[in-house]
Amino acid sequence: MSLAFEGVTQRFGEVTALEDVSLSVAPGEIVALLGQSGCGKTTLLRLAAGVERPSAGKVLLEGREVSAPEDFVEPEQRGVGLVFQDYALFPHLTVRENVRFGLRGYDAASADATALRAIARVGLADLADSYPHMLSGGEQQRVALARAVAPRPGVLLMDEPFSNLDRRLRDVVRDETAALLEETGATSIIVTHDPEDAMRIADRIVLMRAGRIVQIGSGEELYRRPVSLFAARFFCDFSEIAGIVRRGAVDTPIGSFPAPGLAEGSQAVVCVRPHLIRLVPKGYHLPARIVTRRFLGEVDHVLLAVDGLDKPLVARISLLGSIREGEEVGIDIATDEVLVFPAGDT
Ligand SMILES: Nc1ncnc2c1ncn2[C@@H]1O[C@H](COP(=O)(O)OP(=O)(O)OP(=O)(O)O)[C@@H](O)[C@H]1O
Repeated sequence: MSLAFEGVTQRFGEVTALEDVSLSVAPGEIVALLGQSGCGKTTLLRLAAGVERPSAGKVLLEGREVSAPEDFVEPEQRGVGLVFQDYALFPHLTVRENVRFGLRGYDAASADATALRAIARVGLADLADSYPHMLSGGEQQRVALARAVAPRPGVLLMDEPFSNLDRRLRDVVRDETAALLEETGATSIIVTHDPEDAMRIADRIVLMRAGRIVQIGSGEELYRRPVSLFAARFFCDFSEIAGIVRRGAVDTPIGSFPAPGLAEGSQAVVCVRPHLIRLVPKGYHLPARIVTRRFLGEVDHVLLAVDGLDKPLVARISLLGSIREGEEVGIDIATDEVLVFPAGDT
Protein backbone atom coordinates (compact mmCIF):
# COMPACT_ATOMS: atom_id res chain seq x y z
CA MET A 1 0.00 0.00 0.00
CA SER A 2 1.44 3.42 -0.91
CA LEU A 3 1.46 6.23 1.63
CA ALA A 4 1.96 9.90 0.84
CA PHE A 5 2.01 13.23 2.64
CA GLU A 6 1.37 16.29 0.50
CA GLY A 7 2.27 19.70 1.90
CA VAL A 8 1.38 18.69 5.42
CA THR A 9 1.51 21.34 8.13
CA GLN A 10 0.57 20.68 11.72
CA ARG A 11 0.16 23.35 14.38
CA PHE A 12 -0.56 22.96 18.06
CA GLY A 13 -1.43 26.48 19.19
CA GLU A 14 1.80 28.48 18.87
CA VAL A 15 3.91 25.43 18.04
CA THR A 16 4.38 24.42 14.41
CA ALA A 17 5.20 20.72 14.69
CA LEU A 18 5.33 20.16 10.91
CA GLU A 19 5.78 22.70 8.12
CA ASP A 20 4.90 21.83 4.54
CA VAL A 21 6.10 18.24 4.61
CA SER A 22 5.81 16.15 1.44
CA LEU A 23 6.88 12.52 1.31
CA SER A 24 5.87 9.51 -0.78
CA VAL A 25 6.47 6.01 0.49
CA ALA A 26 6.25 3.25 -2.12
CA PRO A 27 4.43 -0.03 -1.45
CA GLY A 28 6.64 -2.32 0.62
CA GLU A 29 9.23 0.36 1.24
CA ILE A 30 10.77 0.82 4.70
CA VAL A 31 11.37 4.46 5.57
CA ALA A 32 12.98 5.77 8.74
CA LEU A 33 12.06 9.19 10.10
CA LEU A 34 15.22 10.36 11.78
CA GLY A 35 15.76 13.44 13.89
CA GLN A 36 16.25 14.95 17.29
CA SER A 37 13.59 15.10 19.95
CA GLY A 38 10.76 17.46 19.05
CA CYS A 39 11.44 17.65 15.29
CA GLY A 40 7.97 16.32 14.40
CA LYS A 41 8.60 12.61 13.72
CA THR A 42 5.85 11.32 15.98
CA THR A 43 3.41 13.92 14.70
CA LEU A 44 3.94 12.70 11.13
CA LEU A 45 3.34 9.13 12.27
CA ARG A 46 0.17 10.11 14.12
CA LEU A 47 -1.12 11.81 10.96
CA ALA A 48 -0.54 8.63 8.97
CA ALA A 49 -2.29 6.59 11.65
CA GLY A 50 -5.26 8.95 11.66
CA VAL A 51 -5.09 9.82 15.35
CA GLU A 52 -4.37 13.42 14.33
CA ARG A 53 -5.79 15.59 11.55
CA PRO A 54 -3.41 17.92 9.69
CA SER A 55 -3.84 21.71 9.95
CA ALA A 56 -3.13 21.84 6.20
CA GLY A 57 -2.15 19.41 3.46
CA LYS A 58 -3.16 15.85 2.71
CA VAL A 59 -2.43 12.29 3.73
CA LEU A 60 -3.04 9.68 1.02
CA LEU A 61 -3.24 5.92 1.37
CA GLU A 62 -3.09 4.05 -1.93
CA GLY A 63 -3.72 7.37 -3.67
CA ARG A 64 -6.90 8.08 -1.73
CA GLU A 65 -7.06 11.08 0.56
CA VAL A 66 -7.79 9.92 4.12
CA SER A 67 -7.28 13.22 5.94
CA ALA A 68 -9.92 15.54 4.48
CA PRO A 69 -12.57 16.78 6.91
CA GLU A 70 -15.33 15.41 4.70
CA ASP A 71 -13.50 12.18 3.93
CA PHE A 72 -11.58 11.38 7.09
CA VAL A 73 -10.79 7.69 7.48
CA GLU A 74 -10.73 6.62 11.13
CA PRO A 75 -7.60 4.86 12.46
CA GLU A 76 -9.21 1.41 12.68
CA GLN A 77 -10.42 1.66 9.06
CA ARG A 78 -7.01 2.50 7.59
CA GLY A 79 -5.43 -0.96 7.57
CA VAL A 80 -2.50 0.46 9.47
CA GLY A 81 -0.56 -1.40 12.21
CA LEU A 82 1.07 0.44 15.08
CA VAL A 83 4.02 -0.36 17.34
CA PHE A 84 4.91 2.01 20.16
CA GLN A 85 8.03 2.65 22.20
CA ASP A 86 6.39 1.32 25.38
CA TYR A 87 4.83 -1.63 23.46
CA ALA A 88 1.33 -0.70 24.79
CA LEU A 89 0.40 -4.29 25.63
CA PHE A 90 -2.70 -4.95 27.72
CA PRO A 91 -1.36 -6.11 31.10
CA HIS A 92 -4.45 -8.19 31.94
CA LEU A 93 -4.35 -10.14 28.66
CA THR A 94 -2.01 -13.00 27.77
CA VAL A 95 0.33 -12.84 24.81
CA ARG A 96 -2.17 -14.80 22.72
CA GLU A 97 -5.05 -12.52 23.78
CA ASN A 98 -3.01 -9.40 23.10
CA VAL A 99 -2.25 -10.56 19.57
CA ARG A 100 -5.83 -11.71 19.02
CA PHE A 101 -7.02 -8.27 20.03
CA GLY A 102 -5.81 -6.85 16.71
CA LEU A 103 -7.80 -9.43 14.76
CA ARG A 104 -11.28 -8.04 14.89
CA GLY A 105 -13.51 -9.32 12.13
CA TYR A 106 -11.98 -12.82 12.26
CA ASP A 107 -14.01 -15.74 13.57
CA ALA A 108 -12.73 -17.21 16.84
CA ALA A 109 -10.94 -20.21 15.36
CA SER A 110 -9.13 -18.34 12.59
CA ALA A 111 -8.26 -15.46 14.96
CA ASP A 112 -6.63 -17.96 17.30
CA ALA A 113 -4.76 -19.71 14.51
CA THR A 114 -3.58 -16.42 12.99
CA ALA A 115 -2.47 -15.09 16.40
CA LEU A 116 -0.52 -18.26 17.16
CA ARG A 117 1.17 -18.13 13.76
CA ALA A 118 2.30 -14.55 14.38
CA ILE A 119 3.48 -15.44 17.89
CA ALA A 120 5.44 -18.41 16.56
CA ARG A 121 6.94 -16.20 13.84
CA VAL A 122 8.51 -13.93 16.47
CA GLY A 123 9.78 -16.98 18.39
CA LEU A 124 7.41 -16.80 21.36
CA ALA A 125 5.27 -19.93 20.88
CA ASP A 126 6.22 -21.18 24.35
CA LEU A 127 5.06 -17.94 25.97
CA ALA A 128 1.66 -17.64 24.30
CA ASP A 129 -0.19 -18.00 27.60
CA SER A 130 2.10 -15.74 29.65
CA TYR A 131 1.17 -12.23 30.73
CA PRO A 132 3.24 -9.20 29.65
CA HIS A 133 4.77 -8.64 33.13
CA MET A 134 6.28 -12.13 32.93
CA LEU A 135 8.22 -11.20 29.77
CA SER A 136 11.52 -9.41 29.20
CA GLY A 137 11.60 -6.10 27.32
CA GLY A 138 12.74 -7.82 24.13
CA GLU A 139 9.93 -10.37 24.40
CA GLN A 140 7.33 -7.66 24.98
CA GLN A 141 8.62 -5.85 21.91
CA ARG A 142 8.20 -9.04 19.88
CA VAL A 143 4.61 -9.42 21.12
CA ALA A 144 3.86 -5.84 20.07
CA LEU A 145 5.32 -6.59 16.66
CA ALA A 146 3.33 -9.84 16.34
CA ARG A 147 0.14 -7.98 17.29
CA ALA A 148 0.80 -5.30 14.69
CA VAL A 149 1.61 -7.65 11.81
CA ALA A 150 -0.94 -10.41 12.53
CA PRO A 151 -3.81 -8.69 10.63
CA ARG A 152 -1.41 -8.19 7.68
CA PRO A 153 -1.67 -4.41 7.59
CA GLY A 154 -0.80 -2.60 4.38
CA VAL A 155 1.11 -0.01 6.40
CA LEU A 156 3.08 -0.48 9.60
CA LEU A 157 3.98 2.53 11.72
CA MET A 158 6.58 2.13 14.48
CA ASP A 159 7.48 4.81 17.00
CA GLU A 160 10.96 4.33 18.51
CA PRO A 161 10.37 0.57 18.66
CA PHE A 162 13.86 -0.33 19.90
CA SER A 163 14.64 2.50 22.27
CA ASN A 164 13.74 0.63 25.45
CA LEU A 165 16.08 -2.26 24.68
CA ASP A 166 19.68 -2.49 25.73
CA ARG A 167 22.38 -2.34 23.07
CA ARG A 168 22.85 -6.04 22.39
CA LEU A 169 19.16 -6.94 22.45
CA ARG A 170 18.44 -3.93 20.31
CA ASP A 171 20.67 -5.25 17.53
CA VAL A 172 18.95 -8.65 17.62
CA VAL A 173 15.36 -7.33 17.72
CA ARG A 174 16.13 -4.76 15.03
CA ASP A 175 17.48 -7.40 12.65
CA GLU A 176 14.51 -9.69 13.38
CA THR A 177 12.13 -6.82 12.75
CA ALA A 178 13.81 -6.00 9.44
CA ALA A 179 13.41 -9.63 8.33
CA LEU A 180 9.76 -9.68 9.39
CA LEU A 181 8.98 -6.42 7.60
CA GLU A 182 10.51 -7.73 4.43
CA GLU A 183 8.48 -10.91 4.73
CA THR A 184 5.15 -9.18 5.35
CA GLY A 185 5.78 -6.65 2.57
CA ALA A 186 4.10 -3.92 4.63
CA THR A 187 4.92 -0.34 3.75
CA SER A 188 6.71 0.73 6.94
CA ILE A 189 7.64 3.95 8.67
CA ILE A 190 9.94 3.74 11.66
CA VAL A 191 10.60 6.73 13.89
CA THR A 192 14.03 6.84 15.46
CA HIS A 193 16.63 9.28 16.72
CA ASP A 194 19.42 6.76 16.16
CA PRO A 195 21.17 6.95 12.76
CA GLU A 196 22.42 3.39 13.13
CA ASP A 197 18.87 2.08 13.61
CA ALA A 198 17.84 4.01 10.52
CA MET A 199 20.75 2.80 8.40
CA ARG A 200 20.33 -0.83 9.41
CA ILE A 201 16.61 -1.14 8.81
CA ALA A 202 15.46 1.42 6.26
CA ASP A 203 15.52 1.56 2.46
CA ARG A 204 15.36 5.35 2.71
CA ILE A 205 16.02 7.76 5.53
CA VAL A 206 14.12 11.00 5.99
CA LEU A 207 16.18 13.37 8.11
CA MET A 208 14.00 15.95 9.85
CA ARG A 209 14.65 19.14 11.71
CA ALA A 210 12.25 21.55 13.38
CA GLY A 211 9.20 20.26 11.50
CA ARG A 212 10.85 20.14 8.08
CA ILE A 213 12.56 17.53 5.95
CA VAL A 214 16.28 18.26 5.66
CA GLN A 215 17.27 15.41 3.36
CA ILE A 216 15.88 12.17 1.95
CA GLY A 217 18.05 9.35 0.67
CA SER A 218 19.64 6.00 1.34
CA GLY A 219 21.84 5.69 4.41
CA GLU A 220 24.89 5.83 2.17
CA GLU A 221 23.73 9.00 0.42
CA LEU A 222 23.08 10.78 3.69
CA TYR A 223 26.38 9.62 5.14
CA ARG A 224 28.52 10.40 2.10
CA ARG A 225 26.75 13.44 0.71
CA PRO A 226 25.01 15.27 3.55
CA VAL A 227 23.38 18.49 2.34
CA SER A 228 24.44 20.56 5.34
CA LEU A 229 26.65 20.60 8.40
CA PHE A 230 23.58 19.64 10.44
CA ALA A 231 22.97 16.54 8.30
CA ALA A 232 26.67 15.69 8.31
CA ARG A 233 26.94 15.86 12.10
CA PHE A 234 24.02 13.49 12.46
CA PHE A 235 25.95 10.65 10.88
CA CYS A 236 29.54 11.25 11.90
CA ASP A 237 31.53 12.80 14.77
CA PHE A 238 33.81 14.86 12.60
CA SER A 239 36.78 16.95 13.56
CA GLU A 240 35.67 20.41 12.47
CA ILE A 241 38.13 23.08 11.41
CA ALA A 242 37.02 26.63 10.73
CA GLY A 243 38.46 28.64 7.88
CA ILE A 244 37.77 31.38 5.34
CA VAL A 245 37.06 30.79 1.66
CA ARG A 246 39.77 32.31 -0.56
CA ARG A 247 39.74 31.76 -4.33
CA GLY A 248 37.35 28.81 -4.08
CA ALA A 249 39.16 26.94 -1.33
CA VAL A 250 39.50 26.91 2.45
CA ASP A 251 43.06 27.08 3.74
CA THR A 252 43.55 25.30 7.06
CA PRO A 253 46.58 24.10 9.03
CA ILE A 254 45.93 20.60 7.63
CA GLY A 255 45.69 21.68 4.01
CA SER A 256 43.62 23.50 1.46
CA PHE A 257 40.20 22.11 0.53
CA PRO A 258 38.00 23.07 -2.43
CA ALA A 259 34.84 24.93 -1.43
CA PRO A 260 32.77 25.02 -4.62
CA GLY A 261 29.79 27.34 -4.46
CA LEU A 262 30.87 29.07 -1.27
CA ALA A 263 31.21 32.86 -1.35
CA GLU A 264 34.65 34.44 -1.41
CA GLY A 265 35.60 35.59 2.08
CA SER A 266 32.85 33.61 3.81
CA GLN A 267 33.35 31.44 6.88
CA ALA A 268 33.46 27.72 6.24
CA VAL A 269 33.85 24.51 8.20
CA VAL A 270 36.07 21.66 7.05
CA CYS A 271 34.94 18.25 8.33
CA VAL A 272 37.38 15.38 8.67
CA ARG A 273 36.12 11.87 9.35
CA PRO A 274 37.95 10.23 12.27
CA HIS A 275 38.50 6.93 10.47
CA LEU A 276 40.02 8.56 7.40
CA ILE A 277 43.19 9.75 9.10
CA ARG A 278 46.16 7.46 8.61
CA LEU A 279 49.30 7.54 10.69
CA VAL A 280 52.61 7.44 8.85
CA PRO A 281 56.16 7.67 10.16
CA LYS A 282 57.44 11.00 11.40
CA GLY A 283 58.75 13.12 8.57
CA TYR A 284 56.06 12.07 6.07
CA HIS A 285 52.95 14.06 5.19
CA LEU A 286 51.70 16.37 7.93
CA PRO A 287 53.54 16.52 11.27
CA ALA A 288 51.42 15.73 14.35
CA ARG A 289 51.85 14.59 17.93
CA ILE A 290 49.84 11.92 19.76
CA VAL A 291 48.07 13.63 22.64
CA THR A 292 46.14 10.63 23.92
CA ARG A 293 45.53 7.11 22.76
CA ARG A 294 42.68 4.98 24.11
CA PHE A 295 42.37 1.35 23.15
CA LEU A 296 38.73 0.55 22.27
CA GLY A 297 39.11 -3.01 21.01
CA GLU A 298 38.59 -2.91 17.27
CA VAL A 299 40.03 0.59 16.99
CA ASP A 300 42.01 3.13 18.94
CA HIS A 301 40.62 6.55 19.75
CA VAL A 302 43.50 8.94 19.19
CA LEU A 303 43.80 12.69 19.68
CA LEU A 304 46.40 14.31 17.43
CA ALA A 305 47.83 17.78 17.96
CA VAL A 306 48.69 19.65 14.77
CA ASP A 307 50.45 23.02 14.74
CA GLY A 308 47.99 25.82 14.09
CA LEU A 309 44.87 23.89 15.21
CA ASP A 310 43.31 25.04 18.46
CA LYS A 311 41.83 21.58 19.11
CA PRO A 312 43.37 18.17 18.46
CA LEU A 313 42.11 16.10 15.54
CA VAL A 314 40.15 12.99 16.47
CA ALA A 315 41.16 9.76 14.79
CA ARG A 316 39.55 6.32 15.12
CA ILE A 317 42.08 3.97 13.69
CA SER A 318 43.72 0.68 14.34
CA LEU A 319 47.15 1.32 15.81
CA LEU A 320 49.38 -1.63 15.48
CA GLY A 321 52.58 -1.53 17.46
CA SER A 322 53.57 0.58 20.36
CA ILE A 323 52.79 4.16 19.48
CA ARG A 324 52.87 6.19 22.66
CA GLU A 325 51.35 9.37 23.85
CA GLY A 326 53.67 12.31 23.18
CA GLU A 327 55.21 10.63 20.13
CA GLU A 328 55.74 12.63 16.94
CA VAL A 329 54.14 11.10 13.84
CA GLY A 330 53.00 12.02 10.35
CA ILE A 331 49.33 11.98 9.35
CA ASP A 332 47.78 11.39 5.98
CA ILE A 333 44.21 12.56 5.47
CA ALA A 334 41.99 11.19 2.69
CA THR A 335 41.32 14.64 1.29
CA ASP A 336 38.69 13.65 -1.26
CA GLU A 337 36.52 12.40 1.63
CA VAL A 338 36.77 15.71 3.49
CA LEU A 339 33.53 17.74 3.48
CA VAL A 340 33.28 21.53 3.42
CA PHE A 341 30.18 23.47 4.47
CA PRO A 342 29.32 27.09 5.05
CA ALA A 343 29.77 27.93 8.76
CA GLY A 344 26.50 28.45 10.58
CA ASP A 345 24.83 26.03 8.17
CA THR A 346 23.52 23.99 11.05
N1 LIG B 1 -0.69 17.37 21.11
C1 LIG B 1 0.24 18.32 21.14
N2 LIG B 1 0.00 19.53 21.68
C2 LIG B 1 0.94 20.49 21.69
N3 LIG B 1 2.17 20.37 21.17
C3 LIG B 1 2.48 19.19 20.62
C4 LIG B 1 1.55 18.11 20.57
N4 LIG B 1 2.16 17.06 19.96
C5 LIG B 1 3.41 17.48 19.64
N5 LIG B 1 3.61 18.76 20.03
C6 LIG B 1 4.84 19.55 19.81
O1 LIG B 1 5.18 19.42 18.44
C7 LIG B 1 6.59 19.29 18.29
C8 LIG B 1 6.92 18.00 17.59
O2 LIG B 1 6.62 16.90 18.45
P1 LIG B 1 6.84 15.38 18.03
O3 LIG B 1 6.36 14.54 19.20
O4 LIG B 1 6.24 15.13 16.72
O5 LIG B 1 8.41 15.29 17.92
P2 LIG B 1 9.35 14.03 17.85
O6 LIG B 1 10.35 14.34 16.81
O7 LIG B 1 8.56 12.79 17.70
O8 LIG B 1 10.04 14.05 19.27
P3 LIG B 1 10.40 12.84 20.25
O9 LIG B 1 11.54 12.11 19.63
O10 LIG B 1 10.77 13.55 21.52
O11 LIG B 1 9.14 12.01 20.38
C9 LIG B 1 7.17 19.41 19.69
O12 LIG B 1 7.55 20.74 19.89
C10 LIG B 1 6.02 19.02 20.58
O13 LIG B 1 6.14 19.63 21.84
